[in-house]
Amino acid sequence: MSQVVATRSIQTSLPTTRSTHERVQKLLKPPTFASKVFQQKGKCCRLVFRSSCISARKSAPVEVVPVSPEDDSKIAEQLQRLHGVLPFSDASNGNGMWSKPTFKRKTKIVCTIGPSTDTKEMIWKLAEAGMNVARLNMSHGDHASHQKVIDLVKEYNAQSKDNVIAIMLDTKGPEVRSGDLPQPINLTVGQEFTFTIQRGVGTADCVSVNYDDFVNDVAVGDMILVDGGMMSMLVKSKTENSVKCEVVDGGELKSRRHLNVRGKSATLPSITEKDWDDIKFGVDNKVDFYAVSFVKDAEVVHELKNYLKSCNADIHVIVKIESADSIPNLHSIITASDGAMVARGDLGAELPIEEVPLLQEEIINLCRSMGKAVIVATNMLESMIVHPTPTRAEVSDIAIAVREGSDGIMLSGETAHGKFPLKAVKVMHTVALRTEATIPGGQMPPNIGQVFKNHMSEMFAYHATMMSNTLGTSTVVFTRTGFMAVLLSHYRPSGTIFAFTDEKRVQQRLALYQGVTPVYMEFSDDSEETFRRALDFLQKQGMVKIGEEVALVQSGRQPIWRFQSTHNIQVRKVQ
Ligand SMILES: Nc1ncnc2c1ncn2[C@@H]1O[C@H](COP(=O)(O)OP(=O)(O)OP(=O)(O)O)[C@@H](O)[C@H]1O
Ligand SMILES: CC(=O)C(=O)O
Repeated sequence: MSQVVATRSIQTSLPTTRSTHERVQKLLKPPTFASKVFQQKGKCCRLVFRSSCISARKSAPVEVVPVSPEDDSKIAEQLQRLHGVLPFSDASNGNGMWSKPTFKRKTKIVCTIGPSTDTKEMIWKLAEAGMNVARLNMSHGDHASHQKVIDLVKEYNAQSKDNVIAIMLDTKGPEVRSGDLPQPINLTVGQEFTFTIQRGVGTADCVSVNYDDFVNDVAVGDMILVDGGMMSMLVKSKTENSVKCEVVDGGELKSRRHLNVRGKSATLPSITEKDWDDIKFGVDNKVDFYAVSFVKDAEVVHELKNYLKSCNADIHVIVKIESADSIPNLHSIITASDGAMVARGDLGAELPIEEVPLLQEEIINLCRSMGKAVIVATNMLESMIVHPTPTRAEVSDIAIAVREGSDGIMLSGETAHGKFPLKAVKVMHTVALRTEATIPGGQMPPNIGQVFKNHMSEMFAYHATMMSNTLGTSTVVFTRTGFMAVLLSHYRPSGTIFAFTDEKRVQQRLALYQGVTPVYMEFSDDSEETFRRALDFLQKQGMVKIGEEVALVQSGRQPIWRFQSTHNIQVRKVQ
């Protein structure tokens, strides 16, 4: 009889952390960037089980009993299901409506909603094509247009039985932008061009900047990147009101373009007055997440969290890592937040572009070691804004983010103002699904679980994952706060995590987490009756089959049908 041996082996540090920071330090000005190396102590434990129900009481030593997997064929079947990924049906119906994905993708898709997608028809189609989170970019549109989208997403959620879309409000932040121009200007290499803090200037060789301290923040020798690096200019001289530059990379300058200074962040607060107004709008509309732009330190996250607490608002905070100043503070910023977004657009403008993939990997590793959500954003299918098929490099980019273990991958212009928003979601879905099918099950990152060590729920999440991976089952969890579902997600089990919750807000929020299928269900006092209804629901939706086994976990912060001190994992057969 074979035994299941559960081994946890935790490595000591994040391998890329030190080298990336050192490189960034060398390459950037000012040289005061302090790098933090996240040293973590090694830990290893080994447990052997026997029996298909593991229980532990906090007061008593954990019962350690050997177990044997009953049926190897189930593993083979599960593997077949995981690997036998069919390409997403290419057949759109006559109306261009994509049929629903048949396989459960684990990596979640975030779609920016804009002029191409802000109608009821398009929100429905995006949702059915695979959107998991709708992002509202507060740099564009007004409250009325965003309100319309929020209402549509809520309407979709209210009528959908088996799908839910989370809402993410992305703050504008302290963006520095050039002013309005009567018409686009062509900038040629070597020409002189001036930025002025005087308002309303827009000529062939001078344009306004929307930020009064611009002149103080830049120095002679700095490189100014325009429109995310589409053009660049070297600062040659300054006056009290203006910055004179030489064009290094030319192009067409349009109205209100982003300006970044290589290696420097603007000395503006991360949350501006406009942002506070937008944040209040998010509170009033009960959005699920804020994506906070240009976070530079943990202070601003604490400030926002305190504000949300004072409003009794249950909204999670995703920090956007895009400013040069955030890099030395990555650890404390992510610790203070609920997750991070690798905002590669501005990140690649403030830092040397070759640092972006290294930082992406580092931020994903860091988030995963801390049990935080992580999203990779920007340019993922950029060419699909105008073309119906992606470049091979874009497809590889999605695959890399999936392999690195990102919870979410994001579409920006592709869905906001692109010509092929549904096709972009379809491509993202298919590539993510295909890539996931090649990721071997049971592989946990070596540093996972550091923040939760000695926590009973963490131990149960770990062992539930080991058990479901060994038996090839899905995991079923009942959660009121979402905590246990998030914990399970961070162990990345091979099977789906079906998270049943009696809180609509929790169901919506869980839509972002890797591998989690959130289901809203009222809980009754009778646990057995609730379990039966849950398994019935899954079976009716075709998510599990009769005779299939599932791992059922009862643990977490808020006990449901159990004593505070009792946690357990069971294996149940769907009847
Ligand atoms: N709510 C909206 N209303 C109108 N246009 C939008 C909206 N959201 C996004 N867009 C358009 O889609 C583009 C891409 O969206 P994204 O969220 O990437 O904006 P961004 O990163 O702020 O880009 P940019 O620097 O061009 O403003 C925007 O530049 C804008 O033209
Ligand atoms: C998403 C975003 O803001 C960026 O990539 O800069």
